[in-house]
Formats: sequence, C-alpha cells, structure tokens
Amino acid sequence: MPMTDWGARGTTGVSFAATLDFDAVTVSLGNRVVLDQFSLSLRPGEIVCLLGESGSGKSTALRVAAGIQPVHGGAVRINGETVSAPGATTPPDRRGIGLMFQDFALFPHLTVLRNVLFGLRGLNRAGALAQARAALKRVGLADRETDYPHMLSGGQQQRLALARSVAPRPGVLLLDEPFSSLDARMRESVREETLAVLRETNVTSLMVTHDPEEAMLLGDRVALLRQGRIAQIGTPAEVYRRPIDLNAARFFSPLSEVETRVSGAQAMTPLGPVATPGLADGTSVTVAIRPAGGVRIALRGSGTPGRIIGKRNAIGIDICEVSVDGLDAPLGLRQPSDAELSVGQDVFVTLDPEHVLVFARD
Ligand SMILES: Nc1ncnc2c1ncn2[C@@H]1O[C@H](COP(=O)(O)OP(=O)(O)OP(=O)(O)O)[C@@H](O)[C@H]1O
Repeated sequence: MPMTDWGARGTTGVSFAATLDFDAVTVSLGNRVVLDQFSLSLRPGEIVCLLGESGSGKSTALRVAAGIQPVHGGAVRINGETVSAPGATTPPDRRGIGLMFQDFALFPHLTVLRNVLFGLRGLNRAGALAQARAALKRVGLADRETDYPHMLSGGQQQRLALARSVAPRPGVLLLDEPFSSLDARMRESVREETLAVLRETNVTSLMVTHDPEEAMLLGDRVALLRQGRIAQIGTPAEVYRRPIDLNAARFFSPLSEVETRVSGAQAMTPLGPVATPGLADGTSVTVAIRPAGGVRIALRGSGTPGRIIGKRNAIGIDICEVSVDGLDAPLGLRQPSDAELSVGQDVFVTLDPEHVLVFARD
C-alpha cells in the first residue's frame, strides 16, 4: 500500500509527536476518589493501553487528558506544557489532541468528507480538502465522500472516525473503547488498520479497552488500573509473564487455580511439583495454571491420570475440561485441535512450568 501523505503535524497546534504526562493526578467525584495520585508518562509516538475492572478510573483518566474532566490535584502536561491543574483546565480544542470517544460521535448531518473537514478548519480550503481526502483514501473511504455516516457499515464508521481524528495530525490521540461496537471479525480488521495508521502518523496514543487481548495486541505498554492508580505497567510480554499478583494474572487470562503449601522450595500439586524460589517452607500459595500451555494432555506416556469431561472446538483450537484426581475443579485447557481426543477419554496430564504462576497468599 502506498504511504499516505498525512500532511504536516500541527493543524491542531502541536508540531511534533508529543509527550503526555499525568503527574500525581487526583480526581474526586461525589465523595469518591476516582483517580488517586495517578501518574503515567507516554513517550512520543508510544501507544499505551489502559486496562482495569469496571470503575477503576480508565475513562476518567482519558477525560482528564482530553480536558473534559478537571483535576483536583496534580497536573497533566502535553509536551511539558501544563494543560490541567487544579482550577486551570485548557479546553479540549486547545490541547493538540484528537479524540475517538463515543461522546464525540460522527456528525450524522454532515457528509463523510465534511466530517473530516470539520477538524481541519485551521487550514485553507484547498489544503483542508487535500488532507481530508488523503485521510479518507488511507482508510478506504475515498469513494464515499458524499455519503452520510448512517450509510456506512459499523466498521466503515469506525474508519471514518479514525480518519477524522488523525487528519488534523494531533500530537496525542485519546481512544475510548474504539472497537467495542464491532463484531469479532470486523473488530480484527479495523483494529489492524487503526494500529497501522497510528504507527504511520506516529501519534502518541492512549487507549482504554476492556479487552486484555486487544491491549496486548495494540499497546507498546499496557497499564492495569486499580482503584484510580496504576497497579502494574509494562510491555505486553512483561505484564503477561510476570503479573504482580493473582488478581492481575486473572485479568490477563483465565486460570485454573490450585491452593497448596511450599515444601522444600516446591509447591506440591496433584499434577506434580512447581518450583517456588524465594518462598519459605509452609507458605500458603496459589498455583495458577494458564489454559494455553500450562498443562499438556496425552493419550499415552507419563503424567497424572485425568479424564476429558468437556470439549469444544473453536476454529482449530480445542477447548477442553479435564478432571484430575485431587483437584476440586476441572482444568481448563486450550490447544491445537486433536481429532484423537474426545469426551470421556482417559489422558495423562503434565504441567509446563513456563506457563504456571505461583503467588503467595496472605
Ligand atoms: N459524575 C460522577 N459522579 C460520581 N461518581 C462518578 C462520576 N463519574 C464517574 N464516577 C465514578 O468513578 C469511578 C470511575 O469511573 P470511570 O468511568 O473512570 O471507570 P472505568 O474504569 O472507565 O469504568 P468502565 O470500564 O465501567 O467504563 C466509578 O466508580 C464511577 O462510578
């Protein structure tokens, strides 16, 4: 695909990929502290995904960055310039940011082209037209200029929203659950296109999502929010491999959990021992087994005896439930399809320590 000429950055007031800093931001709503000394710094061009339970403060963080929600403590800076502080909030249109928010939906009464032109009012007519058309071409909507948003599919509407928000070349783009309204198949393609456009435009991006897989796929870093603070932040590989606690681990993938104790630097489970470096004998631990890779099953060979009690096939992947003597709940297991495996079969189960996590319990 030919590179799109996105035009000069700065139509919205910022002349290069921006930094975005939250510095000990506190927001109280009603009598709740919704953001509690929240700190986060994004490097120019970086994509950070915010994940967290419902009510953890993700949308509030985004609204603060957008200038829609004032702060009660701390500061927000874009390129080092303070845009939010208690009693001083630079309005959204003077921050050099782009928004892909549900509340900033497409204008239904404007054509596709006019929706994009709306953000380009700072340019002369010819310049704005050229930039809007380049953006529409990039997202595959060049031939829909005169249509209205309701004439587009959900995926096309999302592409239009993307074109509209990046055409003015903002330094920072804020995205709130941008793919949540799309069905699974559409979501995948729109997500990939969005990622490509974010990379091409090198826009610093902060995205809220409910979907851990989406955060892992899109984020250079993933931040897990808990009660208005960042509980953990790191690259997708870091947060997946070394979640800070059991709750964080549960957030990133479903788990089979076994409660046991440490003995001789090992946690004994019905599936065999798991190394527990650094934990004293007698410590109560939860051994958390990931469904993808945590256990293997085989019809022959060695391992702990178990039985397949459930099996579903999902496009080349078997999702199995395996009961094992000594385990309260069946193990969840995902692996490449194997026609030899069926419900009721006896199998041998082995652990792969690479995909098993151990957490001390209080
Ligand atoms: N105007 C308000 N007045 C009082 N409380 C509010 C207000 N707006 C939000 N809250 C509370 O602030 C907390 C954080 O809300 P926020 O929308 O940031 O969470 P979230 O992590 O984005 O949640 P979700 O994933 O459900 O969208 C919630 O407990 C919410 O009830």
